[in-house]
Amino acid sequence: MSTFQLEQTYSNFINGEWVKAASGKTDASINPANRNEVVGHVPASGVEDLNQAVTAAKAAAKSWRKLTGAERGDFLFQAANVLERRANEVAEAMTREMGKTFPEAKGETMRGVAILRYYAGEGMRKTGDVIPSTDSEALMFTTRVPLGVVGVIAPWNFPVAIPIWKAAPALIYGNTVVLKPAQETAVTAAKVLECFEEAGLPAGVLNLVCGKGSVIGSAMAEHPDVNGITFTGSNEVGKRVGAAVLSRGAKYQLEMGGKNPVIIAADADLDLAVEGTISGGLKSTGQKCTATSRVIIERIVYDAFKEKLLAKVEEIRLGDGMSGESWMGPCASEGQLNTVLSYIQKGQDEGAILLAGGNRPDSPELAEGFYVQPTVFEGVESHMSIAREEIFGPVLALMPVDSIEEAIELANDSDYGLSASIYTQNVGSMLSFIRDMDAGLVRINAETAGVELQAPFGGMKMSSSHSREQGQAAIEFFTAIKTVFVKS
Ligand SMILES: NC(=O)C1=CN([C@@H]2O[C@H](COP(=O)(O)OP(=O)(O)OC[C@H]3O[C@@H](n4cnc5c(N)ncnc54)[C@H](O)[C@@H]3O)[C@@H](O)[C@H]2O)C=CC1
Ligand SMILES: O=C(O)CCC(=O)C(=O)O
Repeated sequence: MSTFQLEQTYSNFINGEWVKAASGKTDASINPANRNEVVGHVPASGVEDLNQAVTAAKAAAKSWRKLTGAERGDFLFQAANVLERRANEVAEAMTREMGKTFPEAKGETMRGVAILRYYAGEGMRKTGDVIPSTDSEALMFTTRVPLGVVGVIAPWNFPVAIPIWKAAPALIYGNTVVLKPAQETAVTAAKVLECFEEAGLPAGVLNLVCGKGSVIGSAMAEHPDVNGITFTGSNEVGKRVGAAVLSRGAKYQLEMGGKNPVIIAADADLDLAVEGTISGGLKSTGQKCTATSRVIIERIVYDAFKEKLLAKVEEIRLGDGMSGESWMGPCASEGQLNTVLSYIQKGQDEGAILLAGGNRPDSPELAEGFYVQPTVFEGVESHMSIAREEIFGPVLALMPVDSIEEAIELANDSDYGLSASIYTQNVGSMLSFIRDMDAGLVRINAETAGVELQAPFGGMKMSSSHSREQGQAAIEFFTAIKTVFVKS
């Protein structure tokens, strides 16, 4: 049973207290499935609010870093238990704020629980190596120290998992955190922070400041007391954040877009491939950086695959994510809907052929939501905008090829390199794909989306700053190595 209540007013969480923005201003967070529903009112903070949060985080860092990893881990275990208990409420907040279906939101919330437990355990694992010294009387080893205050700039598409997969490793390795969520999903972020509060996290260790990215996000990137920034979002903003942080000598980590291909080989299990293409491309309304957008098919099975795909797309039920009947919810915002519609128009203008969807649905009960039909194009060429730019919507581009070599070459013809899949039963094709595909995540007979929390995640080319998040890879960003030489 969910206890989520609409139209509450939320605050920032600074130094262990819920406080309004200094200006007193709020923004309404609205439901993309029904623009008339106000999910909650969230602070429209200013730089003054951010400064207070950074000051609190800096002060808390002194004692937080002195705790043992096991002691810090205990707080994360507690937060996981609270989040698990409140999972329905948090998931409902997510569905109402950004539109993904409730089962997906619940799954993401439980992933948040698992991430917290994973990193809680990290507090007990090794943080260094003993390295033989050339001096026989010395001991040389490495240890790791936290960066200090970490700024988390999070997007709206995974409003629980992404803030947690950034904040949890930051905290376990001894950093304190200021989280700036996407304003579209600030209610969900406040719910997550309530779980940490209930877990008894010491004041100032994790702070929440809600507001515009151009105000809070950019001030965070420039703040002299923020020692590291971890960002997920658009390429354009990511590059700006990276440049600002670099210019003051702090550390940054950027996870940005994708233009992820799936290759359907002539020997693929076509039913499995269709299932993976639909799930990878259209779940969450295509709003994942790992979403499938280019579908590269060996010509010999092109028609058979297309027919099966279109039949399945036809069956997709659009609707409010809180209704058990819906498979696909709305776009997360009106801006996102307009972006998707403009790409669909561009696709047609540039000569691609629309096979399915392409419009807003015409049923009256969806008229107040930001819905768009699942859309499939064919006749897509690699130079077209819909083959090159991240759409972040439920749009698939079908592209035929004559061989696996050509498929991999086409798949690599992209500025991005986040995730890529191949459906094949041929071991040689699998090995060529693993070796030659320029992507941080390569998946065989599995969809492009869906990352595992215990494995490194990040992209090549323009998809990331070449660092990796999640799993044990997270320690590389959230700590600095110290080499210690001891001689009596
Ligand atoms: N890689 C991913 O998972 C995501 C990719 N995107 C891509 O970005 C496009 C636009 O979505 P947006 O929500 O507008 O993404 P965005 O990049 O503007 O927002 C991501 C985060 O950055 C913050 N931000 C915005 N401007 C900032 C600035 N100047 N300095 C620092 N932080 C700032 C936002 O408030 C949010 O917290 C989408 O259509 C999609 O292509 C969006 C969200 C997630
Ligand atoms: O595919 C996933 O589970 C993660 C996707 C992701 O990290 C993103 O969209 O930002």
